[in-house]
Amino acid sequence: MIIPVTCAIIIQDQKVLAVRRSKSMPLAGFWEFPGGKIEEGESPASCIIREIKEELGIEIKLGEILPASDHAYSQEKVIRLIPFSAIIHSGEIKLYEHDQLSWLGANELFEVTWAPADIPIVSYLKEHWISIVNGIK
Ligand SMILES: Nc1nc2c([nH]c(=O)n2[C@H]2C[C@H](O)[C@@H](COP(=O)(O)OP(=O)(O)OP(=O)(O)O)O2)c(=O)[nH]1
Repeated sequence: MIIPVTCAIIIQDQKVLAVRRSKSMPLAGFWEFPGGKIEEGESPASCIIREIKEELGIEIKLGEILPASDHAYSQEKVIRLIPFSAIIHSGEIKLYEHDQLSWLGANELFEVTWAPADIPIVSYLKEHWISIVNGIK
């Protein structure tokens, strides 16, 4: 069974937000876009808005939905990572689950060690950087 997970590519000042999974989380030490698993009956958009509130304490405004990345961490754990571009609507970021954050520009995207499922999304982001980053206001 595929586990659907949403994540937010939060854009500010021509940079995107990456956060590092902390020791208490599976895949500790890997960098990711904040987000989490879709709950039963929840839409992807409601999920990402809820997760960002829980993890970062901010309200976001969603932009576009980007191509999903399917990744098998094991036979039992196959995730479908569904990214949304987004901007901050209100609030100040606090890390409630992650232990580090970094704002990455177009040429810094691969300076962190991404969770494997994120790699195709980061590559897509780099390739479509200008339209994604400028496509949201
Ligand atoms: N949020 C998020 N999760 C990712 C990314 N890349 C990636 O492989 N994952 C994996 C890590 C986890 O195995 C899974 C998401 O689970 P999670 O633990 O963050 O989600 P959750 O908050 O709903 O978790 P849970 O406590 O309900 O299990 O997807 C990413 O960019 N963002």
